Amino acid sequence: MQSAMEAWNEIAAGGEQALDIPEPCTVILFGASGDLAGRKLIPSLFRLFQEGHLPAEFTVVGVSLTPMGNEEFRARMRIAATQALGANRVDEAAWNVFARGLYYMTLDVSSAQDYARLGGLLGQVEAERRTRSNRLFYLAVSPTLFGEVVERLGTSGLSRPHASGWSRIVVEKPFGTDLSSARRLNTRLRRYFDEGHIYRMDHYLGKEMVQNLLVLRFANRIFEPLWSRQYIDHVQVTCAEPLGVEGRGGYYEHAGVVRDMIQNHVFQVLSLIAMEPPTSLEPEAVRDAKVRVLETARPFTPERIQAECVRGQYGPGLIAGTRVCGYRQEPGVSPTSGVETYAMLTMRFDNPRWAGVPFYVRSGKRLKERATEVVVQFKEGRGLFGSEQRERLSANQLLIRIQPHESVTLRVAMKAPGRAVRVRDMDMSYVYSSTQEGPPPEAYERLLLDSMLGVSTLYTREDMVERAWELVMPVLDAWSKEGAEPNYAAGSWGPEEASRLLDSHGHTWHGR
Ligand SMILES: NC(=O)C1=CN([C@@H]2O[C@H](COP(=O)(O)OP(=O)(O)OC[C@H]3O[C@@H](n4cnc5c(N)ncnc54)[C@H](OP(=O)(O)O)[C@@H]3O)[C@@H](O)[C@H]2O)C=CC1
Ligand SMILES: O=C1O[C@H](COP(=O)(O)O)[C@@H](O)[C@H](O)[C@H]1O
Repeated sequence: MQSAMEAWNEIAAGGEQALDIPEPCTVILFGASGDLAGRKLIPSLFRLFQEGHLPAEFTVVGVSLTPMGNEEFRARMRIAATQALGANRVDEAAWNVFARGLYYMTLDVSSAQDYARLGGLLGQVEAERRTRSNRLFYLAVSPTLFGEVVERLGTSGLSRPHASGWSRIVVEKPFGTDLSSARRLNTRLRRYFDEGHIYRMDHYLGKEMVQNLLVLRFANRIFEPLWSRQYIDHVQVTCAEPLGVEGRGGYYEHAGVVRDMIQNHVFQVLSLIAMEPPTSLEPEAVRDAKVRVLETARPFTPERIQAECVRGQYGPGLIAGTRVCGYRQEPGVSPTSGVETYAMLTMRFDNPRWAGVPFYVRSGKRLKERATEVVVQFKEGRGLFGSEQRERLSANQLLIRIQPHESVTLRVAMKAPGRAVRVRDMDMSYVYSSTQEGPPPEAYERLLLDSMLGVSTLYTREDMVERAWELVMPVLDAWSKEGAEPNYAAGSWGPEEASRLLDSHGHTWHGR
């Protein structure tokens, strides 16, 4: 099996050709008829299979409430994969071989008998496919059902590794709905699975540019000496989506943007930007460094929430010229809903590296553009060049564009060509799409493969999840007392208040 170190060395070397093939295994996919399974999981598994990263015996047993047989499941997954990947990326012959390994069983997560039947089916399928009993349980059901599934896997004995294999579990996000539910879920998981076999999914960690943050920071000598309060003025982390809740109103009404995006995806990116150098690239060392920096994050008090955080909810507006409804008019959403679809938090780290440096993080639905990015804004230079020589000159900036159009751009001052000495900004960019590698792989491909290989670096550890909840709980509590009102139009950059807040610190949101 590939070691974590080798996996990371490959990332640093930019090569994927040496990725290992996992042992034959069965993925037991809870929520097989759901959105995530059809849009991301099955297409990613198929791509891995088609590209030779999975063994021929690879098997999926899909389970969910909808009654259907294997053939219907295979047909549905074929449609889903074609929609997700495009017909030209689904090779007919490869699909037919892959589809032979797709099975389906109707299962109600709360029925003990159904787990007994699942055990029977697994034994049968493993014999038929001649696989060993390597089992990866993947929880792609509503987060409110995670605890129940774990408990039933445990009490039915399915969580116990079989003599001839391993037993692992992948838990989708959000991991719990608050700190106490996350703790309860962790306790339950640990009761039935070893920590080393628990994979807490945060698909942002599988994004190419998020992985690249480690390389950018620690494989380049030039950044580390500058990466502190001495040279950095502030940092911005943005996860903006033009999408609305896309038929997931029922889920979103209980989640809101802080649970859906900030507590997990945004904090993962933030911790990679702000952490101290890990002692090594081993999974535990990287995870330690990420948790440690979150431990130094200044807690949110009512005063800080009032002065340094902004929330919002989208009203009707225009997205790319098309009229869209407000959040309260979305299916499954209460017409008086107070759930926030936008949040901006000012994070501060009370440690020697970052004292006094604000980290502005924001995420929202129905914003103007899709943009996930990090802006590291350096301090002003010494001003040797006077205002008469400056032409559009701003401080240095490192822009890390995570998606779309993955790129890294360093803004530097340069002499404008000509006899006079005039100084202006120039951008030096590395644009991913201009390289020969083509578009980066789907995050789920990397992460699914890692879980089958037993590599956990890109999965979230229990203490990270809990620390992230600890940090956002005061915000969630304060905001739950009074509902959010529609205060930004769909297609805008969010509430005006978020821009005013940055203005009041002498800062401006990048690009808008
Ligand atoms: N969709 C997305 O883009 C993302 C989703 N996630 C996470 O993935 C998970 C799944 O999300 P998503 O696919 O959107 O959800 P969906 O609502 O689309 O799917 C839920 C699935 O759970 C099944 N289910 C519901 N109740 C039961 C039950 N009692 N017993 C067995 N199965 C049941 C449903 O079965 P049936 O339909 O047959 O009733 C369905 O297959 C969530 O935790 C979500 O937070 C994470 C990132 C992105
Ligand atoms: O986890 C989630 O992420 C998606 C955004 O993911 P991306 O990979 O498209 O950036 C978000 O739309 C969804 O609400 C959330 O649950």
